Amino acid sequence: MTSTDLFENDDMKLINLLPRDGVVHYHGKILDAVTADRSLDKCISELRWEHDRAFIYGKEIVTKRKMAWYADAPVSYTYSGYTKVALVWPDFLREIKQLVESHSGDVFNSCLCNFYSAGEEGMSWHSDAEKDLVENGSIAALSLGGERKFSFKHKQTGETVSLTLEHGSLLIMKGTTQKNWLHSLPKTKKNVEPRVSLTFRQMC
Ligand SMILES: O=C(O)CCC(=O)C(=O)O
Ligand SMILES: [Fe+2]
Repeated sequence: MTSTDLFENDDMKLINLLPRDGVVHYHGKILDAVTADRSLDKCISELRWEHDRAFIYGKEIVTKRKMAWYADAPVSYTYSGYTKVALVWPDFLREIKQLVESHSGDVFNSCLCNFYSAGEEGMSWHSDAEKDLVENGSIAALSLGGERKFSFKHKQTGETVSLTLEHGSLLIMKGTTQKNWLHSLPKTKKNVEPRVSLTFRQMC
């Protein structure tokens, strides 16, 4: 059996979680518990975390959540008055990227990393369809740490779909998902462990 056959078989078992207008595949845990724990520790201690800043209606917003951005080249982009420059991949993150690529069959050239230290940190409804992302490209999110709910909401019909993202799991959003659906990581009052998400992306 060739590796292509393996990917096709892997893919056939996956169910599209969205009823229409996009494709979301939850691959479940792709890291064993020891590797997932070790990856979480490495992410927390070695990635260059910063609070995200933006000007919204002339007011400076600083997010509680922290982020870090990695890419193949030190590309930069400016939004809301701030210029961000991507850092080059640390070896362990490049290895995780290669594992994610082997599960998804896609190639990624950047990764936006998010660090939620507690349940009161989340991400509100949005879609990832910036002009510097490949149109209808894939976004693969590897979750590490505390389990959190993740939700999708259809932009026209308001239908919602939710799932729980487990430690060491992979979720892939593809096709027209960003055009037609919003997604969010709701805040929670539950006592949850810190969580990191590594969102691998395809930039133009
Ligand atoms: O933390 C997550 O799992 C998703 C984050 C997200 O939607 C994003 O980075 O655009
Ligand atoms: Fe997103």
